[in-house]
Parts: sequence; structure tokens; C-alpha cells
Amino acid sequence: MVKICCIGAGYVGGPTMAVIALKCPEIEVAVVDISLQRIAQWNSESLPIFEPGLDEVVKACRGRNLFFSSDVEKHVAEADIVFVSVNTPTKTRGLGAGKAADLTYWESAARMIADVSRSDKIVVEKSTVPVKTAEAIEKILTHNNKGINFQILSNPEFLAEGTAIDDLFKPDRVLIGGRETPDGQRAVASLKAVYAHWVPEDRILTTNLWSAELSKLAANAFLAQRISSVNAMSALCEATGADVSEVAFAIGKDSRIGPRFLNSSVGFGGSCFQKDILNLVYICECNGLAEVASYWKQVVHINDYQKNRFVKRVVSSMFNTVSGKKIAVLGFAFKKDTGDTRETPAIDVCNGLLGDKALLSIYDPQVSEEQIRRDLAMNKFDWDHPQHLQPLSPTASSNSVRVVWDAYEATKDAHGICILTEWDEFRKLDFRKIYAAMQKPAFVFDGRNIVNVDELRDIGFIVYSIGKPLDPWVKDLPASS
Ligand SMILES: NC(=O)c1ccc[n+]([C@@H]2O[C@H](COP(=O)([O-])OP(=O)(O)OC[C@H]3O[C@@H](n4cnc5c(N)ncnc54)[C@H](O)[C@@H]3O)[C@@H](O)[C@H]2O)c1
Ligand SMILES: O=c1ccn([C@@H]2O[C@H](COP(=O)(O)OP(=O)(O)O[C@H]3O[C@H](CO)[C@@H](O)[C@H](O)[C@H]3O)[C@@H](O)[C@H]2O)c(=O)[nH]1
Repeated sequence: MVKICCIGAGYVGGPTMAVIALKCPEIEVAVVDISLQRIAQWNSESLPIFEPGLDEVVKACRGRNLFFSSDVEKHVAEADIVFVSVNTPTKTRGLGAGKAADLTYWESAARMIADVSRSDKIVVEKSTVPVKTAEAIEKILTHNNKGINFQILSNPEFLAEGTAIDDLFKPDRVLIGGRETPDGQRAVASLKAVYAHWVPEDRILTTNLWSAELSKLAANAFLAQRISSVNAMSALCEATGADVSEVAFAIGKDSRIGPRFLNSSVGFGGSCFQKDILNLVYICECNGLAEVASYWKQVVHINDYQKNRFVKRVVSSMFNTVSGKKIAVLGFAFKKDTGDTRETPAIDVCNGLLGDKALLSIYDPQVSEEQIRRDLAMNKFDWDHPQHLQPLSPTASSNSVRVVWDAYEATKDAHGICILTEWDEFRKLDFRKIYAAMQKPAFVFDGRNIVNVDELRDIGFIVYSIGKPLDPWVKDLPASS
């Protein structure tokens, strides 16, 4: 029986391995982690991450051919294929701080694999890593050569949160990069055979190692660039009276551009886009490609601009001050259908409003009060470390933040509402009821373009919706710069 072990039971390792176990009943899959708490949660009724369809997949194979364990060394030693899906945070200190990937967790996993292995292994990079990482990993694995043959493959993951199970069931492509040697190609074929259980052959792409590593960073850079492009257009739409949804629809009809990923928003969030682009920028700089680096840096710059622009709209619309005013924040997760808050634009928007002394009342259907308070107090990039190793930053305990469990409670007596996540339930809210219970004038700032602007204006709200023709109220107020 082929044995797979995955180091890292996170958003990638957990769902990916669960799907492999489901689709390959004859393969034994062990997911291991240094976080005892995470492993206990994977073995409980309440999984550590919220992802539609995940519970069913895990329940179908857990205890059969899918195991979650903290006995890292035992499972690594027994495995034929070892996936490494550990954190690759942005460095916060030293060379490349604020941009380069911190490979501490990867390196310690590689050293451990080298130390405990007694048989040949295929080691698969599942984490997103800088180009040429495989070369460094190879050196670590073979540093005290015990005659073991390690083949390194790059198999980046393209799933998006909220749709992870669908993405894994029907991937646009699976990418496998390996050495162009006979051993390397045999390893590629072994991994290909795993995916071939359910992924059509023409969707399994094989490349050299460096192409696979770089393709992951490139894919995220292109995706994020689309969002920054449409968000840049949203500012111009507001200045000219064009409507960003109409513009996006019109350009998306061009089959060369395509309709997806053109939703203007308060900014992109999530654990990957910013981190991966900064990583790409650093790699370009290290290769002497200053112009290329500054081109990609601009994608992150526009994203920061968009978040700032939103905060300025809120403050300037409300008589240039939100001091002491209750602002309801609807949605804190970085997108709908996930409880993940890593790099969510809500953090910057909330901190911006708190900086202007607003009183926030926050509601998100999937994010706990503890998480929100931690996020609002955490230093940039600290979130991307295993939970038990994160610096103990103080939680935002101030009276300026309340976290509630209902959108109506959040908006009661509020002066304004900021919609920061596109949860379906926010589309169905009874805005008449909400309006009646709010201070007047009552403002709605829609950072996701999900409300019906005309209907809300008819009710009496002053409405700002990203990239839409401006309400007469906000038209002449300064928004950017
Ligand atoms: N989240 C996504 O949607 C996504 C998608 C594609 C790629 N990625 C990439 O995949 C990697 C993992 O991301 P994630 O979101 O699953 O992170 P995560 O923080 O959810 O999970 C990583 C896990 O690795 C564990 N870990 C760290 N070092 C370890 C070690 N030495 N031994 C055992 N366990 C260890 C941590 O405790 C943690 O549970 C990152 O490189 C990320 O950029 C993420
Ligand atoms: O038109 C759009 C699409 C997305 N977003 C925002 O962009 C962010 C990222 O969204 P999405 O890409 O759907 O989620 P992620 O889970 O971050 O997935 C991205 O990052 C993963 C980690 O690398 C990759 O595997 C995926 O392919 C890639 O889509 C979120 O804040 C979204 O709200 C927009 O603002 N407008």
C-alpha cells in the first residue's frame, strides 16, 4: 500500500489530503502537524476550518485511510510520498524583511525528513515557495547522505478558500514539476498516478521544477493584478460617473479578457495574494530586475490605496469625523464562505476607523470575537505562523470594539454601515427595518457592491458603493489623496 504523509494540517494540507484519501481508497494518508490543538480539532466533530463540503469528505474517510496525527516523525518515516504544506510567512526581520519568504518552517520540516528517513522518498513542495527552493531543499535532504534517494517535486496548490472542495474535485489543472532525470521523471509519474484517480490526464501538467514553482507565484500575481486593475478603474468611475460593474461587464465580454475576477471591492485579502506578490517582487529585485519588481509592487500599492480610499470616503461623508459614532461593520472574513481572516481588508478598514475614534460594532457569521480582537491587535505578518508560535500580542480589548452575533444588533443606533464581506445573508437583510433603527442621516458604505443602491436610496439611506455613480451627498467631498 502506498503511504502518503502531509506535514502541515492547515487550509491546504487538510482539505487536499482529505480529497486524495477519498479518491484513492487504496492509499493511506496521514496528515501531521506540530500543533496538537489543530490535530485534536481535525479528529473532533468540529473541524479547525470552515469550508463547504469539507465535513462530508473528512467523515467519509477519517479512520479508514485518512489519519490526523501529531506523531510527525513516525508517519514521515513510514511514507513513500511526503507533502510539505507548512507556513511560508513573509519575513519580518533581517535580509528581505517585509518581502522575502521566511522558510524557517520549511527548512525545519526538511531537516526532520532527512533525519528520520530510512527509505527512499518523494518530497513534494505543496507550500508556495520562492523559485529555486527545491534546490535548497535538495541540499538539506542530502546533507548527511545515508544512501537514501530523495526526489523533490513542486506541486503547487491552486485551490481558493470557500470553494476548496470543488476546486480539488475539479481542478483547472494540476501542476507537477520535477527534475529532468530518469529518477526525477519516475517521481513525477508516481505523483501523476495519484491525481489520475480523478483528474483527467490532459489537466495534469508536468514541467521542470522552476517553471512549476514560478507558475504559482505568477498565477497569484495575475489574479491579484486583475483585482487591482478593476479597483483602479473604480476610482476613475467615481470621478467620472461611470459604473464599475457596467465597465467590468463590458470588458469581460471580450473573450480575451473574460468575465471572472473582475469584481471591484474594498481590496483583496487572504493569506496568499499580498504575500506571494511581495515574494515575487523580492525575487525580481534579487535578480536585478528593478522595473519588473516595481511593476508587480504596484498591485499591492493599489490594494492599499483602495482600502485607504474606502476609509476616507466613510470619514469624509460623515462630516469629516467618525469620533464617538457607532459604525456597524458587516463581515470580517476576507471573502464569503470562509471564517479565514488572514490579511482581510476588514483589518485595515477597522483600524483606519478606530484611528478616527469610531465605535465599531462588528458582525461576521463565521468569525469569533476572539479572532477579531486578535486580528485588530496583531502586528503585520505575525498571523502567518503556527498558532501556538505566534507572538502574544495584546488583544484589542478596548471599548471601541464590540462584536455581536446579528446584523440587526450591529446596526441598531449606528450612524453608518460598512459592508466588508459579501456574505449572501447581507443581500437579504431587511434594510427598511435597519434604517428605522439607525441614527439619521443613515449611511451605507458598500465595499462589495452587493446592495441595491436605488432601493436603499429610496428608503432614505445615503449610499456609497465602490465604483458606482456617487450619491449627491458624497459627490463634492474629497475621497482620495
Ligand atoms: N490557504 C490557501 O488557500 C493556500 C492555497 C495555496 C497555497 N497555499 C500555501 O500553502 C502553504 C500552507 O498554507 P495554509 O493556508 O495551509 O497554512 P496554515 O497556517 O493553515 O497551515 C500550516 C500548518 O503547518 C504547520 N506546521 C508548520 N511548521 C511545521 C512543521 N515543521 N512540522 C509540522 N507542522 C508544521 C502549522 O502548525 C500549520 O497548522 C503556504 O505556503 C501557503 O502560501 C495556501
Ligand atoms: O473579482 C474579485 C475576486 C476576488 N476578490 C478578492 O480577492 C481575495 C482573494 O480571493 P480568492 O482568490 O477567491 O481567494 P483565495 O482563497 O485567496 O485564493 C487565491 O489564493 C490561493 C492561495 O495561493 C490560490 O490557490 C487561489 O488560486 C487564488 O484564487 C478576496 O479578498 C476576494 O474578496 C475581489 O476583490 N474581486
